[in-house]
Amino acid sequence: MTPRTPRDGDPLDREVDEALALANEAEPAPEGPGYSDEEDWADAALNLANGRPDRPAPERGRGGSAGSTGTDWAETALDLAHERPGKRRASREERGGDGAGGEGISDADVYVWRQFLGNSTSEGTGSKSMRSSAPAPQTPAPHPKRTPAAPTSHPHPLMDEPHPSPTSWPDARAIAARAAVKEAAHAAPVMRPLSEALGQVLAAPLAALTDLPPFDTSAMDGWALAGPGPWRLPTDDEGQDHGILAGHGEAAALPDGHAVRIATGARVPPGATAVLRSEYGTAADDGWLHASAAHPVVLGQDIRTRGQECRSGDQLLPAGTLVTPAVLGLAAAAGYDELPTVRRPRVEVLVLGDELLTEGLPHDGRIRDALGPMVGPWLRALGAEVTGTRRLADEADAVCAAVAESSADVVVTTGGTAAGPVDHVHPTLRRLGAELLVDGVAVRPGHPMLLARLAPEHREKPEHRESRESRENPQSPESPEGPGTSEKSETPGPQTRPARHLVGLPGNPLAAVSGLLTLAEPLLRTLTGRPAPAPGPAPLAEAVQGHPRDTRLVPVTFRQDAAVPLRFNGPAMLRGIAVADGLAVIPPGGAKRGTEVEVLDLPWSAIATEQLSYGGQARRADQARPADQARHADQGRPADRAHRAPQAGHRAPRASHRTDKAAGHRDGEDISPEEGPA
Ligand SMILES: Nc1nc2c(c(=O)[nH]1)N[C@H]1C(S)=C(S)[C@@H](COP(=O)(O)OP(=O)(O)OC[C@H]3O[C@@H](n4cnc5c(N)ncnc54)[C@H](O)[C@@H]3O)O[C@H]1N2
Ligand code: MOO
Repeated sequence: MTPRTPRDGDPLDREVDEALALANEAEPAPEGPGYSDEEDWADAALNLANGRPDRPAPERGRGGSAGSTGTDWAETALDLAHERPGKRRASREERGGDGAGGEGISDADVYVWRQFLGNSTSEGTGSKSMRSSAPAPQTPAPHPKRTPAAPTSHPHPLMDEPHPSPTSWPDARAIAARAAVKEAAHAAPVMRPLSEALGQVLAAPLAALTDLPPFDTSAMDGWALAGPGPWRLPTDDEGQDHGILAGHGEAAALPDGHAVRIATGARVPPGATAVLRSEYGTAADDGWLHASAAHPVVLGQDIRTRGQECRSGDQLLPAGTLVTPAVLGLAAAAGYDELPTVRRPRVEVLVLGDELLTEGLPHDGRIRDALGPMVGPWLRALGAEVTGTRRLADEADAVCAAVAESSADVVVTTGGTAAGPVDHVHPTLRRLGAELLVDGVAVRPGHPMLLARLAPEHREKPEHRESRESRENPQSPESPEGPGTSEKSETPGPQTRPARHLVGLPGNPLAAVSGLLTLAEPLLRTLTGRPAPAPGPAPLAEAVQGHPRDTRLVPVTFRQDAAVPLRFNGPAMLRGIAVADGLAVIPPGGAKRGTEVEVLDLPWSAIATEQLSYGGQARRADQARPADQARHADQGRPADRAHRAPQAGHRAPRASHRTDKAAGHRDGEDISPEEGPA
């Protein structure tokens, strides 16, 4: 995060005020007695609204460093990668192809990736396999209107109480960041022409293919000079001085005491010792050039010497750099026609919930689906190629089949993570024999969020498949391949297929946002090869009530240097986050006014880049799923949300996808003295 500069009374502050007014317009829900998950937001919100100081937060250590666990390893790995950039080969992109597997990947590639992504494949604390879960009590009675979760001997502990041993928020992020290291290491880079590389991430360091400038170049229109003046000017038979223009081969050597007209960008002829700007010299009729007395000629002036910016082979940018317009320009200047980019992970979104409407106003107990239009674009902003958003009925078999059959690298579900009668995510994972890496996180909102690994062989267990298929189609003989059959011809077999992951986002909309930032962001960061964002602490403008045990993520906007907590931060509310600049990480126990807390960036600046490159990867993804595109035309393109970027209180994009470790900078190279004020 870049530092926020105080700008008292500036228009930005008025925008912040407007954002706060917008977010705080209505009265919040009445305060409930005692502490509860639903009350914690309302309590802080009421205090804010009424100008009351929050209840004093218990003293505690600096919890603002929470989450750094998840970033340190990546930064260390990045350092390593910088120190030893490997030579990489990259396979050409096969459009529409899965691209999975290790095609064209060398040991050096794997080395670089390992160094970049970190060597550890440990799952960290809190990792456990569902297959080894202890037997648990009976499932509850089915919901009268919806299909109950499949009977199982392993009901989730949430049935009786909140998850007994949720993973801590920093651990959850660290586990998510490490979860797909192997998959990222084996994904072959995709070569993209410069015209299609915007918004992608460099899969290898960008090394200069040429010296820059490639030859000694005139920085000004004027004369190339050899030695001290006055200088003899050449003329042809008609008395014309044609001079040297840009874009031509090497000119004849300039003899001492001679000058020749030269244009900006032209090759300086051998023997030239300086360039004299046209406004600083006078060419007399007698064929002699004189420098003005006010501008004595200095050796080498206004010549950009070869290699001033870089030598061929110099590393200009590290792997993991987001390809911006400036990166495209630099790459072109340095001799690139195409760039090795990280293959975008393919993500499918499954929206669960019979109560959800895709259009119109809420009615008859049904509400609008807020996550279908939000999650896909959010994931795109995190670098994913979203292959589609499907809405599923609350039916155990439908959910299980959709997860089992998805060919995406990452399946993101919304809703159904808890242990209600129609919450099918846990039962589905059990049926598929998935390995739960994170099962509940000590964070509010969003504590039922989960992350699971679906290994290629983790297809629906035969006994479940058999009973489901006989229910679905009693006449048909059982397919030996199970639900994966239809895609088998298009995708590599289990031996070559990388593991898939599933992120289960809770259904409450702000809880889902919490899951996106806690689990999806680090997972996709690894899969997209992006460096971890630099931690961005900011002091709190107000005290924020804490949860007694869990981390809280609270939408904030920035006023000058401080993070101002926004109201309407309840688990089911999006009103706060819609005007927020980030999510403040409030440690258990709360934080006093002025406490420095970590603020998680929202990926809108990446959306702006994505918008510029729209028509590339994302559009192809939609074309690959025309049915989904037609059915879910309301999903919202990144472009739609990008228009919201300059919203109230929104500061200039912070350095989420940049690294301060950009290589190649040498002291004194940022401005050429000869190119000072002209
Ligand atoms: N006995 C317990 N019940 C619940 C607990 C608990 O600890 N013990 N945790 C609560 C918390 S916290 C959350 S968050 C939710 C998570 O539940 P699910 O992930 O199973 O989500 P649903 O039950 O399907 O939905 C919850 C809520 O969100 C609404 N919803 C769902 N999807 C959408 C959508 N796409 N757009 C808008 N709103 C959506 C849904 O209608 C529900 O109101 O569990 C609590 N229960
Ligand atoms: O209420 Mo739930 O904390 O996860 O949103």
